[in-house]
Amino acid sequence: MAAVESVGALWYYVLGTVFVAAFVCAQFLTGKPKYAIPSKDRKKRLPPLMDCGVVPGLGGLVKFVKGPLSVMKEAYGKYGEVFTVPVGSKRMTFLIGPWASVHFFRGSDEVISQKEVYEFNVPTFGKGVVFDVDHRLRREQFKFFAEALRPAKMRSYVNQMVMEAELFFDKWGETGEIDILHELSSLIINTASRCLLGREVRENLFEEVYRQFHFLDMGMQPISVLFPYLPIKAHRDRDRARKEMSDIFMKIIKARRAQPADAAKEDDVLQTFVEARYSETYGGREMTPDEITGMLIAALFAGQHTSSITSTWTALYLFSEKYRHKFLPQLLQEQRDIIKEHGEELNYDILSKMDYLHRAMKEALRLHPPLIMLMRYVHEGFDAETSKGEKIHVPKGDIICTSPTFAHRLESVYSNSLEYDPHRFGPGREEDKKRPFSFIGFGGGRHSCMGETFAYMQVKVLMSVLLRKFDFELLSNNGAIPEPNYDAMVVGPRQPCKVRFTKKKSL
Ligand code: HEM
Repeated sequence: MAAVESVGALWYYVLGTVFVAAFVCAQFLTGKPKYAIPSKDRKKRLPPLMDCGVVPGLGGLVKFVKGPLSVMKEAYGKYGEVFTVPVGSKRMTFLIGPWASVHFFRGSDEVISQKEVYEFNVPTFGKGVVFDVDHRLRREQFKFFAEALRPAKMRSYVNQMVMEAELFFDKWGETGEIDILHELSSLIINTASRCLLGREVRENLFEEVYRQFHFLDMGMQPISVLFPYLPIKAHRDRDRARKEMSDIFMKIIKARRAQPADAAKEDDVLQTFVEARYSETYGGREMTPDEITGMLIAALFAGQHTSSITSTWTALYLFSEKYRHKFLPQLLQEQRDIIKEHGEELNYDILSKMDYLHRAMKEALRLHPPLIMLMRYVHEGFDAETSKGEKIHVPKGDIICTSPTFAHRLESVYSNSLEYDPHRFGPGREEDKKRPFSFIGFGGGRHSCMGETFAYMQVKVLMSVLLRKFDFELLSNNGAIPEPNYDAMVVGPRQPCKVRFTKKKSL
């Protein structure tokens, strides 16, 4: 698996600092020379424009390149929940917190869309899927995602996750030192391959697919955001890998489709795509093998780095010097109680009862969402409403942004917001429930994450197997939590994340 620092292609994977810097440079280089606010929008109360010096577009660009989080911090302090940063010839309007971001999450694709800000992913996902199609076709394709990831299917995925986790940790031995981010990334690519790409890939073609996936990953460089088709080696390797992937899946899909109707079917995301049919608007046809390949690549990227990072942060907090004494005993007790009731087995229903582990993961995701900024392009102006009830008009042509990282640290929403405290989601407190869109680690509303249950299950499987089998101690930084690596496209902990494990005698 490629290092997290070099990841690439899922649409929202590119929302870290590197991407934002590249994206705003693109806007600077390619935009028209004036902030083009339509005249009907100009008459309304517009968001305050951040003071970025005598050449605002350039000033905004410089601020962004230093890091979007510092821009947000400065502007939020001065202007509040809604503000615009001039970047080159474009306006980036921020909607911060659960009040202002309502429209971001609820607005229709026709009014605010992802396509314009994420379409440079087309060479990686391929033609004819996701950002290379109009909204209607995309909606049909996303119904196939929803079908593949619905809870009923999750039961069999969870069994496969458990099998992979047992196999993986059995190889660890009695004691040792590992980089936990590296190890969990490897395990997650194994489980994701099995559940998403299918048995044929996991059992026979894993090395080959993994190699091609690596080239796709490396094919998304910051320059790719500006010029996705620039003739550089990384892009040539990416294009070759995309074709290889298509050839590999063409054969698998053909074989699966050639099976007799009464043959036993595989239980994986690939099979859902193989059987899916578009509506009559598109002739009721099957997906082509190339479309299926694109959808699988998107799903693989969606689950891989986000889940590896979230499981790593969860482990780091629980094994850290500061928090292990406070929270680990309760988590271990939860495992003992579950074992007392259900034995050693792990399945979907049993994992669903691990409320405390669930909150421990959710709290890690609150403090460290791997996707630090989400964006849309505004096709029709709309009013955003602040917590004070002020209406501020966001004009057509703006790029709107919201930030899980920033919103999750607002004291107005989460008490003592910088502290790791899984109990904040527990009965009696439920700080995330007081207002919709307070917790946006999985996005929210219209385009909220379709893999949320999958991700919780995946992280809970590996954490419960780990907790049952081993004791841990965080070694890096003298046992303190590492800093986030904001240079990465998907923001995870800065490595090394060295941990010592020792096999348990008993739980
Ligand atoms: C901890 C792990 C994960 C995190 C933090 C996460 C986060 C997110 C976020 C923030 C979005 C919204 C993006 C936006 O609004 O622009 C999203 C969308 C999405 N995620 Fe995830 N994700 C995770 C795991 C997964 C997994 C495992 C899958 C699939 C197997 C998946 C599939 C998707 C899909 C298909 C969408 C697009 C939904 C749409 O546009 O309608 N994600 N995810």
